[in-house]
Amino acid sequence: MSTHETTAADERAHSASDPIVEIRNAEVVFEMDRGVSRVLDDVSLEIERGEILGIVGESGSGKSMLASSMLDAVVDPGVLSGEITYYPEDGDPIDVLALSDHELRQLRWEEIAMVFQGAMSSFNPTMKIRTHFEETLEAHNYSLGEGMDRARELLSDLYLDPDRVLDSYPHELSGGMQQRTLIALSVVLQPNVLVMDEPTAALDLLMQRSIISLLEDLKAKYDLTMVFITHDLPLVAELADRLAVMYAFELIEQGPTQDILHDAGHPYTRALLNSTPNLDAPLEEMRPIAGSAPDPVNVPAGCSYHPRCSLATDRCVAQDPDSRPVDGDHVVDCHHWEDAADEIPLNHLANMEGDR
Ligand SMILES: Nc1ncnc2c1ncn2[C@@H]1O[C@H](COP(=O)(O)OP(=O)(O)OP(=O)(O)O)[C@@H](O)[C@H]1O
Repeated sequence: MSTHETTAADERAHSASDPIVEIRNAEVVFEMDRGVSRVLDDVSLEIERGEILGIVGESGSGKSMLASSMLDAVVDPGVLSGEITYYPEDGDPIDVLALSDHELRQLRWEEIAMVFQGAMSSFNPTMKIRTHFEETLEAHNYSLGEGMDRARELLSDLYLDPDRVLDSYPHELSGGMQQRTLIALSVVLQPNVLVMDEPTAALDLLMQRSIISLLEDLKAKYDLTMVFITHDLPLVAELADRLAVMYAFELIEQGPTQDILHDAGHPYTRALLNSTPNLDAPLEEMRPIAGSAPDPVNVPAGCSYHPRCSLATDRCVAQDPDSRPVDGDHVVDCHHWEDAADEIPLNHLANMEGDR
C-alpha cells in the first residue's frame, strides 16, 4: 500500500510529533517454492515517545513480523527492507538496520525490550528465575547489586513475591506469574520502549485484565513507551492511547483509540469492531467477518480487503488506496471511508445510544 505520498495533514501531524521509533516503508519478503511471500507490505508507523500504541489485527496479518522488524530480528530467510530509526532522548538518531550484531544486542533489551507470547518458551527450564535476571544483567555489564534490587522492586510492582519467584524454576510458577516475571525481566535493564506481542493470549480473562492494569502502573512509574500487539481489540482499547490496525500485512488505519472505537473509517476496522464480543453489544449482535484473510503469496490487487468488503467498487479492485486523513492524527487507507459510517453501523454504538 502506498504511504509514500505525504499529505499536508501528515506534515502537520509529523511536525507536532516526537517519535521514539519510526518505521518507514518496511517490507518483509520470504522467497518460497510457491512464490514470493510478502508478509509485511510497505508499512510506515511512528511510535510516539511516552505513548501506549496498540497494534491490532487477525491472526496471520503480520503483527509479529512488524514487531520483529523494529529490532531487525526477522527470522531467516526473511528479508527486511525499509528504514527503522530509533530516536534516543539525547543523542543522534540510530539507523537500526545499519547496526552491527553487537550494537543490535545493546539496542535490544537496553533501549527496546520485547515480550513474546507464551512466557514459558522464553525461559530456560533448567535455570532458576534468579539466574535469568543475573545472566541478563551480566551480559549487558550492569551492576548485579543494583540490578537485583531493581528486579525485586519490579517483581513487587507486579504483585509477585520476589524471594519466592527468584528462587523458583519457571515451571513452578503459574502462567500469569510467568508472564509477569517475563515483563519484569524485560524491564530490568531500564529500556525506554517495551514491545509486547500477545503478552496475555494464554491467560484467562481475569489475569489479562489484571496484567493490563499492572502495565499502566509500570508505564507511569518507569516512564516507558509501550507497544501492545494483539488480536484482542477490546482488551488493547482499555490500555492504548492510539491504535494501528493491520490487515493482510499492511496497516490500514491508525488513530487515537476513541476515534477508532467511535469513528473507524475503514470497513475492515468497522467489521472487526462488530465481530468482537465485549464492546457493550449483546452476543447475538456479533457478526463474524465473512470470507478469509489472503495468503501472503496471493494478495488481491488494489485494496487487499476488496473481496470481503461490502463497499468495494471497481476502483478498489484497480487501485490500492493511499493513506488519507480523517481527522487530526486519524488516517485511513480506503477509497470509501466517508461512506463507511452510514453503510456499516457499529453495534456497540447503537447499544450505547439505546442506553441513554
Ligand atoms: N518463518 C516464516 N517463513 C515464511 N512465512 C512466515 C514465517 N513466519 C511467519 N510467516 C508468515 O508471515 C505471515 C505473518 O505472520 P505473523 O506471525 O507476523 O502474523 P501475526 O499477525 O503475528 O499472527 P498471530 O497473531 O497468529 O501470531 C503469516 O502468513 C505467516 O504464515
